[in-house]
Amino acid sequence: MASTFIPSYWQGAITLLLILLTYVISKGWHSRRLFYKLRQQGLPMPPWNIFTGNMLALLPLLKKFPGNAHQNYLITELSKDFTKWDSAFYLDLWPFSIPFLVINSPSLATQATQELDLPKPFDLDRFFRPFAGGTDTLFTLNGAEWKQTHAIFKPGFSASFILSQTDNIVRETASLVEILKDHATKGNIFLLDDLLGYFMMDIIGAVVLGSRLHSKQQFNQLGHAMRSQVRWHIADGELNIFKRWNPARPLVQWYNSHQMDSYVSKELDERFAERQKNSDAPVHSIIDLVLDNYIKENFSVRTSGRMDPIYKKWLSVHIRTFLFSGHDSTASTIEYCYHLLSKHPEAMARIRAEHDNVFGPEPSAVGAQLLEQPQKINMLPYTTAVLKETMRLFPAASGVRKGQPNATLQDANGHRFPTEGVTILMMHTALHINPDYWKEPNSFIPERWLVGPEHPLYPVKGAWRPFEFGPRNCIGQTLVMQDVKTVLAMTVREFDVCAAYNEWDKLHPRKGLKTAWGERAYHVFRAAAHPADGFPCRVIKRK
Ligand code: HEM
Repeated sequence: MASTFIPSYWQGAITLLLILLTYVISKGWHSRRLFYKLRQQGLPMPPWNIFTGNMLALLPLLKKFPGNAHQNYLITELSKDFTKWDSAFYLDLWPFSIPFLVINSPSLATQATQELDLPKPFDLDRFFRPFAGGTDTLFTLNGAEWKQTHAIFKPGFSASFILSQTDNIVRETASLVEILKDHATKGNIFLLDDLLGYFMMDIIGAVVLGSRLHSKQQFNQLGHAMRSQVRWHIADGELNIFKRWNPARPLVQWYNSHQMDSYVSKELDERFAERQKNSDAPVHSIIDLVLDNYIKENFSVRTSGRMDPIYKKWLSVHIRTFLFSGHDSTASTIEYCYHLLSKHPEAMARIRAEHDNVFGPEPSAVGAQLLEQPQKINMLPYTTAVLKETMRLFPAASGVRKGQPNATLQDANGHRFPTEGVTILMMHTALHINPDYWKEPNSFIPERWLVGPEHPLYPVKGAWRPFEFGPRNCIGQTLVMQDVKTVLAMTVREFDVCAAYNEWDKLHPRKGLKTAWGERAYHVFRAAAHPADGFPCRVIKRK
């Protein structure tokens, strides 16, 4: 027989390949069959055919944006063809992506996240795994397991606990100020995205793990590995096949993951030993809170003095999830706050005036005042409005839910959208500038957050959802608000932070389009959405 001449390892490889091929073909068949049926029902989708799904609809759009622009731009452009369907449409990009129902309206998003409270899709695990080092993160769990896990960490993100973290946030921001001063003295161009990525790692490392990383000043194993993981991450729908199937990626991600695990493990052992010794000692971080409960509730732990290794692995996955989600999107948000303020001098003047009023004329005194009266951070309505308007125009994330057999969404015109077999994508980029729900949708107007319901600019309920709503909304949103407001309060009167794309482009010439919707600091995929090219900038010290 022929097979007797084929070595057994080749037989194994061929079998594996056949299994893989069968899996891919069956996935593709399911996706195309589903979309065929949806199209038969007259449901909205871009031009579709059995071979390429909706992919050909992307081709003319690809020419309108820079090659590395975030896919959110393409999806937002597509949604404009479906206004009579409340901007909702189905999207079949297999084999590059899972089947989607894209929704861009407050009412449909409210149904998915609040009224029906649909579960999270398991495909999300693929996104979080390189950061978390395991599956079943708070982002992806469902049902009782999610509820239990959420309850364990929720107290660590309460408004009062986050306010008690003021010292960590102020201390790290004070050292950021020193670095910015240094850049101002040198007058150099630098990548703000890198600096703020490490800066936010330092904050989240202190708040979550009680660990001082100093990663923005020097090499730190955890900060370095996490930032490298972000750089190597690819979008689920990445169309560039060389990037998508780069054979080096799994190796780098494995190495980074190992580096993070060993660092977190050492820190957990130290925190555990501290809390074992004295559980009445002041609580400094979220991990202190969690370990105190763990020790209190487990008699065997108290008597053995050891942390169960299974528990430790579980905890490490959650810590790493927070370290990732707690630094990446917030860094991007701060960059866009600086950018939009520098493009809108009237808003810059107003935010500075607010800081003068609340903290007095000396910017360097803000940190000390916040340490003395942390609640002063909640006395900044204009700063909050700037932050909300920034997150409207440049939302760092989006929301997803798993469609269900009996879950149908319905728009105000009575159109019904079955959700079985699709992932529902709440596309914040599109929803936040949907002209059906926003006046002057593309303009930066912080004042819209300060007017009453009778004013035409007053935001429609549920149209602003950068943190999503419902039980699965962002657990870290209070921390985000405090982080960003503190950074703005301690820096905007000290410095002008100005994009330096013109100079950057001369130093790094490249062909092709360089703006999206007229913006050079357009969104690119870098785990969360970040400004293109790492936001090259100059910092000028104000007199
Ligand atoms: C500007 C910064 C941030 C943005 C824009 C953001 C956005 C979001 C969004 C949209 C969701 C919901 C996703 C969905 O419904 O599918 C979410 C969930 C979540 N966020 Fe954030 N986030 C930010 C910062 C943070 C921070 C600082 C932390 C923690 C340290 C954090 C931890 C989480 C977690 C754990 C979840 C999952 C919650 C659950 O399902 O129970 N995020 N975030």
